[in-house]
Amino acid sequence: MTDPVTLDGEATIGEFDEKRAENAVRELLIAVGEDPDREGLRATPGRVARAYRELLAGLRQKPEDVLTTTFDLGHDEMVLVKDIAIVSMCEHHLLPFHGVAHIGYIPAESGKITGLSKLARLVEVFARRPQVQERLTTQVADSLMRILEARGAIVVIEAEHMCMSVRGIRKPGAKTLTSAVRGQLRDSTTRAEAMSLIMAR
Ligand SMILES: Nc1nc2c(ncn2[C@@H]2O[C@H](COP(=O)(O)OP(=O)(O)OP(=O)(O)O)[C@@H](O)[C@H]2O)c(=O)[nH]1
Ligand SMILES: [Zn+2]
Repeated sequence: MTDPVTLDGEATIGEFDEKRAENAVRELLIAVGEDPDREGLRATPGRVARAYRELLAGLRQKPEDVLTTTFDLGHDEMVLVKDIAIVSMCEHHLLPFHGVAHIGYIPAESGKITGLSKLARLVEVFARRPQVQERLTTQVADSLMRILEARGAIVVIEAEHMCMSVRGIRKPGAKTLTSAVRGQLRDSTTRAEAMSLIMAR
């Protein structure tokens, strides 16, 4: 049994209960009128349970776990990683939303910088939870400010929501854009510079 993780201001999350998830998928198959014991579906509850464990693995991770490596490079200007592919789970329908995240920050006065891959790992921690896009965006920006003591942060996420593409309103291709801007990146010149780098193709 791994230790439960306490997320900032959120409930303590326990271990993933694979057996319970498997039973729930079996029940769902019965509810839709299928036979969970037929050949093709026999292994499905187990597969779906494992898929959810992977897709929601961020529930048992903290941003501090990934923003570990820091270098003192003395670089005090913006660092931006763009087009980070993301997949998250819409908490309203438990369907994926997917797209790209652009993450930039202005390092602390001390020049404390993290590894570039850690920015992609950070967004994964929050994406692999039941989410709404707005919260995903702000959680990444707030973590950069809090953990790296960044002087500014900008996070822009562009995503397509399967709950809007394959059901309900059925508008495939519609993109939702959200942004969170903190600290010195709120300054209009710096913000415009970041946005032009993000939008450049
Ligand atoms: N703001 C926000 N809304 C989201 C997100 N993901 C899904 N939604 C929306 O959540 C809403 C849920 O609305 P409800 O009326 O409760 O559910 P519904 O009847 O399934 O809604 P429809 O999708 O319009 O059919 C929908 O409008 C979704 O498009 C998200 O990340 N952010
Ligand atoms: Zn949804």
